[in-house]
Amino acid sequence: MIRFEHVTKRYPDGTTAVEDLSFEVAEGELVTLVGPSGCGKTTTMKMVNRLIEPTEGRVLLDGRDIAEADPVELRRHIGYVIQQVGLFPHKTVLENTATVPQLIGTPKARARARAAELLELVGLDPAVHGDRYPRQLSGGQRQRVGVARALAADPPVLLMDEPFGAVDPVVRERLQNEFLALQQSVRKTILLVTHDLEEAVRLGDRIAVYGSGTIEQFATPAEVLGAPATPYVASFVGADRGLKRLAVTPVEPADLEPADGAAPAASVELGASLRQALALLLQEDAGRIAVTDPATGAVAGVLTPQGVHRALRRAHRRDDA
Ligand SMILES: Nc1ncnc2c1ncn2[C@@H]1O[C@H](COP(=O)(O)OP(=O)(O)OP(=O)(O)O)[C@@H](O)[C@H]1O
Repeated sequence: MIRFEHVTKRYPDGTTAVEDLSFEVAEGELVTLVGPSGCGKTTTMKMVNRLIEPTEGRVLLDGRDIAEADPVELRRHIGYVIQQVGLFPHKTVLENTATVPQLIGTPKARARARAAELLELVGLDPAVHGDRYPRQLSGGQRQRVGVARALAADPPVLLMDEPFGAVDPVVRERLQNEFLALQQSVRKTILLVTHDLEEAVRLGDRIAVYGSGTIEQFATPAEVLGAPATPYVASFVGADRGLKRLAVTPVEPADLEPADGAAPAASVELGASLRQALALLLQEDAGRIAVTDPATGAVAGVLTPQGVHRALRRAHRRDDA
């Protein structure tokens, strides 16, 4: 759905922000862009809604080169959430949320009704918070309004730049989890920028790990954590507790798929660490290993990289409880 083809951005002062980027975000997929400050994440994202134009290469949306799209029309299809939220200070929460639908001609009453629904969806009570002004909200509440406002025009694509950045870690994890649950139901195509590997792993279906202006690895969280593609990625993930979490999270029945037919020969036991399971999984060309029940020795099911991903998300959620 979003496709970068050999995209380079050089700023007029000669800074090359990104170089020869090629990757694709599938419809309904959430891709996180992660990397240190200044590596080109924001530049990448802003090239999707044409706040920044590439110097070379092209960006396609649904197969069409966005350079040929009218920027205003383009942005109607692309929600944008930024860290400083950018709510209008003189408008109430409800008015802020209804802004875009009203701009595109939705009658006021309908726009407000939809805004109220969206506020509920992001966990704010419209009766309590709807008539407040942004300054009367906490940082976390403001970020929820930012997400609700971006969803209000029902754009198929969302760009999110550090959307949960401005709140403390506890609130942040709660917002992330609520957002994941929301994404399960709305299935937007999302590019989300973060400098936090933890957040990238938790939210991303796939992660683009940035070095300096290039993507060092574009893969699922389990692959990035379990099989870093370059020494740079290894040191980036190594410094994080994500890997340690793999080591302390056991394989559980809920992570498995049924073993129809012959189970793979390679196996671990239920309760083995995800790290151990992933190490074995990565050696198996078939991309699946058997998991046995230590009590009976019987095959309990089959573990795939998706199962590891699910287990990681479960572990994150459990840590929040
Ligand atoms: N308008 C500009 N003119 C010149 N250089 C720029 C401009 N905007 C960004 N850059 C440079 O391009 C590089 C990439 O910047 P970008 O904002 O994309 O990084 P980022 O990964 O999003 O960083 P952060 O996490 O700090 O926001 C940086 O070296 C930055 O200094």
